[in-house]
Amino acid sequence: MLPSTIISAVGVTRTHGAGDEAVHALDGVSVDVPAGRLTAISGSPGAGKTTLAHLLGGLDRPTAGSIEVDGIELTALDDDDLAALRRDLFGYVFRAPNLLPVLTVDENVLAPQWVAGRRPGRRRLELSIELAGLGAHRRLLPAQLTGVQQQRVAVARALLGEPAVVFADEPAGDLDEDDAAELLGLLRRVVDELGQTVVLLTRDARAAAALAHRVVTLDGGRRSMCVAPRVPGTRNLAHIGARAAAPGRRRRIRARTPPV
Ligand SMILES: Nc1ncnc2c1ncn2[C@@H]1O[C@H](COP(=O)(O)OP(=O)(O)OP(=O)(O)O)[C@@H](O)[C@H]1O
Repeated sequence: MLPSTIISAVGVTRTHGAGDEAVHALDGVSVDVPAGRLTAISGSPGAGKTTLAHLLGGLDRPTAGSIEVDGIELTALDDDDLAALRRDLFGYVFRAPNLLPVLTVDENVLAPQWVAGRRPGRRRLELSIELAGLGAHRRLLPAQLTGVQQQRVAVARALLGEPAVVFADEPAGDLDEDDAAELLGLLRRVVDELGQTVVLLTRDARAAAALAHRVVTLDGGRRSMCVAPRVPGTRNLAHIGARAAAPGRRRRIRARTPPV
């Protein structure tokens, strides 16, 4: 069965400034994000990846075009409703984990929910912590964790609110190759095991092709192509992530590539 579309963007443009000074960060881009799949937005620096993700994720508004999320037209919402939609429907993982240094791993994962006045169920907390491979680190402070462990906390934190979509903006940008593979593999497992929709922004076209069900490539603010991967010779990053996040259990989780 084909997946449903959770985000549909049509003719989205984002222009900064006006007249001779105008910068067209995005120029008439249309894209569908299938539910329960990993969609990668790839492209070289300045291609418009962050701009597109900010628009799809309700962090910015388009100059023109339409963006529908789960049947809701984002451009029709006022600022309060857009903020509520962001809180209810989206989770974010950025390049920097942005953890609070005085809080433990568990507390960092829970903090945004507390701030929003929510009390997440214990099962969801256990699931998020376990999937991110943090079971042995729950009482540690961020300074006691490695860089990739800190990013895994950021993933668990994004998952806890059961978002419709997780946006991951260059989440492995500050990690070395092995740690990056581990983190990206975790994002793929989040999709395979939870049915979570993930939108990954990356400059790394090979990683995007190896991991994603769908790759949206941007160039100069426009779509340049859309491919259904698998690129021969690329490593199975999802498997690497599974092994690293769950030492001892060695669950063999293969990246599946269902049609989109
Ligand atoms: N607030 C802004 N004002 C002016 N120009 C902007 C602004 N934000 C982005 N741009 C420009 O829009 C273009 C796309 O930027 P964007 O950050 O979306 O690209 P990117 O693909 O995410 O790049 P990177 O991989 O370096 O993060 C770039 O030329 C950038 O300089």
